[in-house]
Amino acid sequence: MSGLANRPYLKMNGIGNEIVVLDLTDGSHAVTPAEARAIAAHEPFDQLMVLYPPQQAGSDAFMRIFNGDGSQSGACGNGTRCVSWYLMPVLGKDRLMLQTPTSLVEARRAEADFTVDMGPPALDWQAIPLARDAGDTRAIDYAYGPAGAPVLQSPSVVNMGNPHAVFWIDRDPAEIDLATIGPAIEHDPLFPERVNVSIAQVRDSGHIVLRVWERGAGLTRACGSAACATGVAAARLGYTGRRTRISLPGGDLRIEWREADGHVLMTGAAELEHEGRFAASWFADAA
Ligand SMILES: N[C@H](CCC[C@H](N)C(=O)O)C(=O)O
Repeated sequence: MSGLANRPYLKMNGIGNEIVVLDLTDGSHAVTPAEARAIAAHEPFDQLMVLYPPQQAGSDAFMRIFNGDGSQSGACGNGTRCVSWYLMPVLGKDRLMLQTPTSLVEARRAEADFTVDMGPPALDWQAIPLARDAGDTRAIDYAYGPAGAPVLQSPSVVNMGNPHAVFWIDRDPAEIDLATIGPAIEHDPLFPERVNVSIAQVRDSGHIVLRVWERGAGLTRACGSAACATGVAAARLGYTGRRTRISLPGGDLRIEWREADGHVLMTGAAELEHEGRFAASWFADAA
């Protein structure tokens, strides 16, 4: 029987990004990709945030982030706010240091919301990563669609702990068939670790409308790291300043690309939907 049987979990969302939070800080079990997929089949999520005992002095927990397909991500902004909502009262803190396999993330309470320090973006093509040098990462040499009549082209690329491509259009992102186009671009060989695909429209110098196809999760109502990548790319292109409001289908995030240290700060809500317990039967095939 899986060590996850009968475990309590929280079903939450970060402005519509569907998140499951699982506290394994007692160190009794390590989630496998097959178990993550089994949970997704019964309690659908975009990301599963698993908390383990801290491994490093000064950190409050070690955290792994699974997508619905069982793959892992180095970052999840919306999920980190959900983890903060849960863990801050448990530990009696208003500030957390959360260690992931690739970084140390700071989260703070911001009145009713939470602010996550997503760290500095990586902007070199090797760090995105891309398969080849495709030119200036503010607008790479890439097009999707028939030759001579591209549907989308010249995305900005940014790594926020995970890879992002942001396509700029001058109409409502809802008009793009992202359910078809998203997976095609996600799996394009230019992106050897696949990619999260964003469609962005600049409304004014402080406001962007965004839709996201997430690597390993599909169409989602919000993606925090994509909002961060978009805010960075917009500032690099001079479309906005370093502070931007980003409207996703599930709600708004406030993004600041801090001048002082180059870190990206993301502020927004986290909401509990319900609590549950995993049934043993969910994991029958996931041993
Ligand atoms: N929803 C998340 C990001 C998920 C990233 C994942 N799709 C990947 O890069 O594999 C967020 O709020 O930042």
